[in-house]
Amino acid sequence: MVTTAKICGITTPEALEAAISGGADYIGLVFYAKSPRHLEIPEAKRLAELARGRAKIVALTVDADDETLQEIVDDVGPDILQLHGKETPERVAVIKKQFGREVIKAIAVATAGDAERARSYAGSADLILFDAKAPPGSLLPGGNGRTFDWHALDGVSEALPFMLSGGLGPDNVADAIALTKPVAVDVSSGVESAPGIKDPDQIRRFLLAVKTAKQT
Ligand SMILES: O=C(O)c1ccccc1N[C@@H]1O[C@H](COP(=O)(O)O)[C@@H](O)[C@H]1O
Repeated sequence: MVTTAKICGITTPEALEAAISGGADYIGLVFYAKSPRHLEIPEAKRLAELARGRAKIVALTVDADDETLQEIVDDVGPDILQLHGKETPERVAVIKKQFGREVIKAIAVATAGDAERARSYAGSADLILFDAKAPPGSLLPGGNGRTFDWHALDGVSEALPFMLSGGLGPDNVADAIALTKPVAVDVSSGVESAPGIKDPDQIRRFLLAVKTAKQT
């Protein structure tokens, strides 16, 4: 099975072109003011226009209210909403219906029990994204470049297709794919030279590693 790839936290046309020409299936635009990758609507709109029809556009939000989501949907036109906060299964279902977009729901994982929690989103989210838990005191619920014990996902891929993230990069993504068998992988910090600064060369290396990885 081929694993698809998302490059998250794109903030410049150069990073966007590196992602798309390298074969990214999804590009992520972050709408979370505490993130070094946060975009205001006008710049997000410009990047989305460059990406439209070439890769799926994912808008990442964290416990966003309806007004914020409506503005993003109307002005940026994402294909997918990524919900990276504490959204309940009920809230995910409402967002999916109200905004008419596919929804990716992030679940923070440290143990197999955390992964089990994802089952409650099976009827509302289109895809589950497993990410590492944020370190204590972190400003961000994701995008921290932290891995988790991938064995927490043992057996999960057979029951639930998922996207994997958390501390992935060009040098560990093939191992992560072989062990966990995700349908997709997602990276932000692992292809940056500094927080919020994407490195086109690392983006290309990451995507090549994904495309040549084997799910054993
Ligand atoms: O990227 C961000 O700034 C971000 C902010 C708030 C929530 C999630 C965020 N990114 C997502 O976090 C994971 C893991 O990122 P990393 O590769 O470990 O840095 C990924 O799914 C990003 O989409």
